[in-house]
Amino acid sequence: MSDEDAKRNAAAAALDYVEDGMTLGLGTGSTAAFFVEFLAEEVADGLVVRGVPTSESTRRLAETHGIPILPIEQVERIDLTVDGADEIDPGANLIKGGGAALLREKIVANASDHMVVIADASKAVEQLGAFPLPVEVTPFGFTITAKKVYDALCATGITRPKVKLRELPSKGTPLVTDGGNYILDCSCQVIPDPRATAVALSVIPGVVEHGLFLNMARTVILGDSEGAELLEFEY
Ligand SMILES: O=C[C@H](O)[C@H](O)[C@H](O)COP(=O)(O)O
Repeated sequence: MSDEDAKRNAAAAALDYVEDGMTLGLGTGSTAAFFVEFLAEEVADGLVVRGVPTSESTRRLAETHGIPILPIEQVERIDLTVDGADEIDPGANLIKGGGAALLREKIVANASDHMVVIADASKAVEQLGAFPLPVEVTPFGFTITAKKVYDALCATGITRPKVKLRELPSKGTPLVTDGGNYILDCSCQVIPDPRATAVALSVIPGVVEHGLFLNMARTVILGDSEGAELLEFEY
């Protein structure tokens, strides 16, 4: 089995949650891209939906595939968001932002009645933290913010974290997000208290958003070679 098959199976299963007339949050990343492609096939067959993309790359992908797009400023509520994740714990808490789209992803997910997370089964972990936690920060003062982020991680029980500015591959310049910000990737190994870490990061001036998505996903779909496992959560 390839990871691609597992991602495809998870993405295909998410189509069951889509209904005619829905406003849909469209996630970012390779798994979400499969969902956009499957959705486009349904749209070509007559399904009527409007997509709210979580990144410029997803907006371009959706437009290329003929999915009608709505700017988020024209949307009051979103029925359903389907998005990927970098890690998923047994309580459906997530690390997101591997593709640098965490800010728009969180705004869209938070405006949605229902968030469905799609991933290959390898993204399921017992405890969050092996995947470096992305933290989006303003370019202004980012070295000071990085030190405050380090302190916040230590203060919430993370042992010897490493905080690193994300750079463009092979260019040595900072990656700039769709919102014009930088990303600090925080290697934690284990995040013992994700809620405490989320709160501690949120109050730092210069932190725009962090990649901990807690109590947001109501459905998790884990794909594998056979198909997909559906997990439902209530908060
Ligand atoms: O910023 C990117 C997103 O949070 C992605 O949804 C996440 O990184 C998962 O991406 P992929 O499906 O490519 O593993």
